[in-house]
Amino acid sequence: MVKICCIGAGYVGGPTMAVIALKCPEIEVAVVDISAPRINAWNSDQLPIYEPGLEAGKAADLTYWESAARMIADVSTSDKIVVEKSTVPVKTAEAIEKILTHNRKGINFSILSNPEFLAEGTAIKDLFHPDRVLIGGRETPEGTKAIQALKDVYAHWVPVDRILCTNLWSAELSKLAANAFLAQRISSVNAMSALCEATGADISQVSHSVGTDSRIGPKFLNASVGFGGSCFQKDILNLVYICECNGLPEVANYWKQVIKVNDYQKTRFVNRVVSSMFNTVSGKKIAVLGFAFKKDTGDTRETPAIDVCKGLLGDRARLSIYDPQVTEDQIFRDLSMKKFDWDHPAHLQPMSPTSVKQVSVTWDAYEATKDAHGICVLTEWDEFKNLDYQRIYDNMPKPAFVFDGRNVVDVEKLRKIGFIVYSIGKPLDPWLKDMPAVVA
Ligand SMILES: NC(=O)c1ccc[n+]([C@@H]2O[C@H](COP(=O)([O-])OP(=O)(O)OC[C@H]3O[C@@H](n4cnc5c(N)ncnc54)[C@H](O)[C@@H]3O)[C@@H](O)[C@H]2O)c1
Ligand SMILES: O=c1ccn([C@@H]2O[C@H](COP(=O)(O)OP(=O)(O)O[C@H]3O[C@H](CO)[C@@H](O)[C@H](O)[C@H]3O)[C@@H](O)[C@H]2O)c(=O)[nH]1
Repeated sequence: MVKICCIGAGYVGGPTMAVIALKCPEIEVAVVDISAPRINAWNSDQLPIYEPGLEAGKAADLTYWESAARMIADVSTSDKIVVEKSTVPVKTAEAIEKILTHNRKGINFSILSNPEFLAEGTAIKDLFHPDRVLIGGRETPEGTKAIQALKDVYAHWVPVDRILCTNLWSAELSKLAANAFLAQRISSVNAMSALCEATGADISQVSHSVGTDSRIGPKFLNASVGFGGSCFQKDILNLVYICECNGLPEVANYWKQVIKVNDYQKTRFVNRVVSSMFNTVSGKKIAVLGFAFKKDTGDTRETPAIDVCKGLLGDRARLSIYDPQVTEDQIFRDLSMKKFDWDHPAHLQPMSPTSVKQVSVTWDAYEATKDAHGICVLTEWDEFKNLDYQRIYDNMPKPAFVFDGRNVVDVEKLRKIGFIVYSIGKPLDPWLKDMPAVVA
């Protein structure tokens, strides 16, 4: 009987194990997590959940993969295949291998790298129909055997030609490379969006024209106020670190630029808002529609909304925020936390209560926009396309502004109603043409 235990049942671990349970009835699966696992939201009946274990709990203050490796070494009583599913720095498998072999008590461990490529909001679909599954292992007889064992699990529902097998380091690096390429595409299109605004070109038309080249392809070319999410920035910084450690500063700087352009895009957006509204938003009510890093998720990790809101609060705006899935508590936590500092973990960072007094959170877009001087659309929720903008306009002081950071509103329709509309990378409203794009 094959048994799989997953350490960590968050956005990835939970759904992955649920899918394995569903597709492979002969495999016994379980999860262990130090906090409340998120699998409850989907198919929880399928899985036994081990309550937070002593081993996991005591190891929680170590970095995740290291604590997991020590726990596995502690509790194992027979040979194991250890699968790295999290995104990790290249050569982590080697470190895990060292921890396991130094503590192994006669047990054999095979390490595999099997990075996950699912995206939030489409996790289940991505798990059922992945573009590819990547399995990296040692090029030894034991490594080959371990790769085959994991391949057999996926082969229950993934066509075998989509299961790619590589060496360990290629698998680890491929995950970082894939995210870096995706993020780089967004930074490229966002850099173009600035140029579009300067020249009168339309970023949607440029993206479409560029994307019809079959060598480039149409996906992931939507201009935005910036990419967010828990993965892109972390993984690029990871890549940058590896480049620096390997004496490749030029390569490191190349990838750093992807993050710099992303930061620039958020700053540029805030500056547009401020400069359009007579060079200050101080005391003005700004409605923020959308706070999650993308639609169909309540996740706010690295959401561009945090930086945009902080930028507006920095100029003393009053914010009224609405997101269909993000809770008030989460928004206050995000806005009162200092920007993540990699050298000082979250629990050591002081909370700043400063400007959150200027923030209110509503559960209704009409409530959020009532009496607002301007509206910022920061997440591409479908419902923002179909709001009654005439009703919204009637309840706002004039001139009424809409700043669309996701290109979701119908610009022409809103201009007809009377709004002054800024939509990222689109030809500028005459009102905005004379305003500086960047405030000194
Ligand atoms: N979120 C995504 O869309 C996504 C997609 C692909 C890959 N990844 C990668 O997968 C990994 C996990 O991401 P996630 O979004 O699922 O994170 P998450 O925070 O949702 O889940 C991680 C879980 O691990 C648990 N945990 C932490 N330390 C533990 C320990 N010592 N013992 C037991 N449980 C422990 C946490 O309580 C948490 O529930 C990351 O490396 C991420 O980069 C994420
Ligand atoms: O054309 C686009 C596409 C995306 N985004 C933004 O980019 C961010 C990330 O989006 P997406 O990649 O869809 O979400 P994630 O859930 O972060 O998924 C990424 O990160 C995961 C974790 O590593 C990987 O597994 C996935 O393959 C990879 O797409 C979000 O803020 C999006 O709004 C854009 O601005 N323009």
